Amino acid sequence: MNPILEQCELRKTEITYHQAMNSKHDEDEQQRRQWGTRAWATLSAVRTRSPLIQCITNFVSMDLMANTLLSAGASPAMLHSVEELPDFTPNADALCINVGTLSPAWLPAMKFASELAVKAGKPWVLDPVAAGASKFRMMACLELMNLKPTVVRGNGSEIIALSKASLDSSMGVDSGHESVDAVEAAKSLAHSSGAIVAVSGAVDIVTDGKRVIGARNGVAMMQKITATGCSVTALIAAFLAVDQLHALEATASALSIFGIAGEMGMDVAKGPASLRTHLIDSLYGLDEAAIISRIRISSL
Ligand SMILES: Nc1ncnc2c1ncn2[C@@H]1O[C@H](COP(=O)(O)OP(=O)(O)O)[C@@H](O)[C@H]1O
Ligand SMILES: Cc1ncsc1CCOP(=O)(O)O
Ligand SMILES: [Mg+2]
Repeated sequence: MNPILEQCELRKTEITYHQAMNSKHDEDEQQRRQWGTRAWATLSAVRTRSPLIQCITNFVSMDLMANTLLSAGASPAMLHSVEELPDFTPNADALCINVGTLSPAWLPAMKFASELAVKAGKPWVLDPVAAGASKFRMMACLELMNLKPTVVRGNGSEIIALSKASLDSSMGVDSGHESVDAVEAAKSLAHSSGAIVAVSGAVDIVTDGKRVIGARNGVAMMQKITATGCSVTALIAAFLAVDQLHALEATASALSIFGIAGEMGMDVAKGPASLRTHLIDSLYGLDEAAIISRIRISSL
């Protein structure tokens, strides 16, 4: 080819490539802003409607979980006595069940409450804390999975253990896996259970078994505060309470909002103890501009 023509062809290819990259960037940016608008709308609905969230949760998490729900605008209630459930659970807007400090005495209440929630058409969320730590805990988590949770949220190790129903008794409540290593396990668990599955970590993964969404907000220091995982699970329940028909989107939004609050808290925190306080303050004060500018959700 004539060298001048060749140069022209090369230049044309270059321009087409840059145009394609620019339009991909514009599309990503548009998608990011749409997620921001959705997350803000859902948080606003929680603030306006103040959904009642019943939590049957571990002793470690009760305080942070209740304060997370309050600062997001929801109304937490830590009720777990079997005698109270028939009156209370059907009237709650969503239920959060967490097996962190599981004992045989509590399991019947967890199962009964989830059955009542399903019967009343209310969403419920399972946090399978340390699912692989013991046979008793794994059996309990599998039984609860059979009771149709709307969402299950765990860390990488928990979701991998649960999806294979396999024990790893060297693991406690902290994850030994990256969340991205649990994508296939999460998809398989979503397929087999019909639940939306969320895996928290540096990237929060949310899947219905087909779509996989990644939410990249948050800071690593959040792992150094006990019960942040438990608390974000409860926040997911609050988001589901006001947007039950879009469980995948509500779950990704709750994870991002909590992550953004962590990022903003980290701007002023000196370590885990002060981050705990500043995270709650930031969640309480979050506004639309901060969400739109900081949200990092995309398809994987
Ligand atoms: N490396 C990380 N970078 C950013 N955020 C993180 C990181 N690890 C965990 N988080 C966030 O911390 C919170 C708790 O998640 P995680 O520690 O995975 O749960 P769990 O406490 O159940 O193990 C979530 O909001 C998650 O997004
Ligand atoms: C330390 C501990 N032990 C039993 S439950 C619990 C809290 C776990 O919280 P998270 O899963 O959010 O880290
Ligand atoms: Mg946990």
